[in-house]
Amino acid sequence: MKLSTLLQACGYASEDFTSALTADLADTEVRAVTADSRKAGPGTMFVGLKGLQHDGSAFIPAAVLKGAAVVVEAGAPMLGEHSEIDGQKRHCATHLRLPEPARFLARAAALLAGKQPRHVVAITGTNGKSSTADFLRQLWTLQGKAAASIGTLGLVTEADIPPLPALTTPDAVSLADALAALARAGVQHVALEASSHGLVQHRLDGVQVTEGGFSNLTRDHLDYHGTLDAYREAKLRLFEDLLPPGSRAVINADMDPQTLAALRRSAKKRQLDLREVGENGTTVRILSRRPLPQGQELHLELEGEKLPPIFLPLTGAFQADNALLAAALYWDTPSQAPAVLALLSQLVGVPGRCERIASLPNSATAYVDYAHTPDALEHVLQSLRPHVTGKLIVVFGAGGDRDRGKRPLMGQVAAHLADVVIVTDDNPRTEDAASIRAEILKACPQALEIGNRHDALQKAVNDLQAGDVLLVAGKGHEKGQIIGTTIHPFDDRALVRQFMQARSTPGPDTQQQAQTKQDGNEVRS
Ligand SMILES: CC(=O)N[C@H]1[C@@H](OP(=O)(O)OP(=O)(O)OC[C@H]2O[C@@H](n3ccc(=O)[nH]c3=O)[C@H](O)[C@@H]2O)O[C@H](CO)[C@@H](O)[C@@H]1O[C@H](C)C(=O)N[C@@H](C)C(=O)N[C@H](CCC(=O)O)C(=O)O
Ligand SMILES: Nc1ncnc2c1ncn2[C@@H]1O[C@H](COP(=O)(O)OP(=O)(O)OP(=O)(O)O)[C@@H](O)[C@H]1O
Ligand SMILES: N[C@H](CCC[C@H](N)C(=O)O)C(=O)O
Ligand SMILES: [Mg+2]
Repeated sequence: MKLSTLLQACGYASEDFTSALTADLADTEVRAVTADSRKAGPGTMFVGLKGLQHDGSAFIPAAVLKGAAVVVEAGAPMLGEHSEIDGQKRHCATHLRLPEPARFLARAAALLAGKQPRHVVAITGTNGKSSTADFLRQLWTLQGKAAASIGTLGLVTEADIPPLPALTTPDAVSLADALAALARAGVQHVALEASSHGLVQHRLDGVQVTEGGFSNLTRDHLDYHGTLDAYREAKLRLFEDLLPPGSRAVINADMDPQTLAALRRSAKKRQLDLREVGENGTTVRILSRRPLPQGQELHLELEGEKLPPIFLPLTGAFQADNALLAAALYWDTPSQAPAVLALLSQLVGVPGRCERIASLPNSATAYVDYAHTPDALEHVLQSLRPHVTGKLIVVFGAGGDRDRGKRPLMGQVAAHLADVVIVTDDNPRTEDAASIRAEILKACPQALEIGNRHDALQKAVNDLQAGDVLLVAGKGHEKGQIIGTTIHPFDDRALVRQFMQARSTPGPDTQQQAQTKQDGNEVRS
């Protein structure tokens, strides 16, 4: 594709550039785009982006030496040439400056990758994105539609598509390639998780988002965004910039008033078809929820009309919120809504989201959940309380190189809502694990501290009494413990299952198995 075609499609005209778009430069042929100089080569357009560690424009010479056809960086609009000498050889590339290179990268990547699926539903919010995306994918699949979800759990689809990098919202190029591959494979329904990092870094700016969901906004990622207002602004980009006018937007009406008001304002300004769900919902109102051993019964009103009770086979009020968000994103017209809501009884749980792992013969039960924010921990502890006749025990930690302010707040929540608190490690990354624990423990000084997560889980399971409920929070589906920059194999779900089994069938073999430590813990001891 010619550079001029990419520029035009991204809304630039030749008058935007200080030097006129000369025919030669504008004719430069671009076959692929990348933000990583290491992937640059003949026919590629390298876009230098400002990151936390590097300013990508510093790699322009490297990209030119590798044969890049076009190099792009931030600046007042300019089109010219850039050359580098390598020994005897002179390498030349078309040099472009634009005010928002990340946006250009995303749009160019989408154009080069090809057609996207007809429905790409983006979901944002602090908690509940992965769950909602998964539920929506399940609903489509139940109705016989080829579907996919993209997010923290990776690319989930029955189509044969290569996996994506381990981010909640993949980088713009990987995302464009994955969406085009899905469309080519006949998948026309995709639910996509929009993280605040992804939104603010324009990773989604090339996606033709057709519908959008917003679950809630509470504290997270302030290490990156600085303030809650900046974090909110990042998330609001979905409604403000990415959703086309007139498109369907679904929100949970029980969220904090400031974000709710901002979303309603955006929806009005952009003429979005706004649907609100939740206890204060106007589209779907939750009248009451009755926790049951295998899930919950929901009493709902659809646009003011009472519906027959619906059984949701999932534990936790927040799971009903996510399921309703997904359902209201699904239907086109209200007449389809009752049938879609009836499908909720067929949903299966998302791995590591309030997932019941096992029960002991004495009825004590263990759950694994991905709560890694104060609000998530509060919701999941409240959700489990009705299932407790003994004690509610929580084992959790907090991730290193992430928002430090979350730590005492999570400690406070645990101290307030659990009967027994065990503070352990959760992906310390490059931070000192003991210092992270100390920051949590300040707010819950009665807690037991067991840094080694394997030992913490084993102790928690071994102490379970009749009627107790154990919640292991923070890592959910994760399969590793990140210590330094190394990912050591570690799996809360597998370990808890193993320890619970050992307690159910005590014998020499199973007990010995339970003692076997996983790699991630051996290095921590
Ligand atoms: C904070 C953050 O968003 N970091 C992402 C960011 O890295 P960075 O800002 O450190 O980039 P950098 O290293 O400074 O490099 C700047 C630019 O120079 C380029 N470069 C660099 C070196 C080189 O030799 N040549 C070169 O061209 C890089 O490709 C990059 O484009 O850009 C990288 C390239 O796309 C990402 O891999 C990286 O994600 C890291 C791994 C990460 O941990 N991100 C997390 C925090 C994240 O994005 N999480 C969100 C939200 C999670 C949630 O809410 O659930 C997510 O969507 O996953
Ligand atoms: N609607 C909700 N309200 C409050 N807490 C929730 C909600 N949905 C999920 N949670 C909590 O957040 C955890 C993570 O859920 P989920 O993975 O769906 O969220 P996410 O937004 O994708 O998270 P991440 O930012 O890590 O990608 C759950 O295990 C639960 O503890
Ligand atoms: N998407 C979140 C996941 C956190 C999971 C938790 N286990 C941790 O490592 O803090 C983040 O990257 O902040
Ligand atoms: Mg997620």
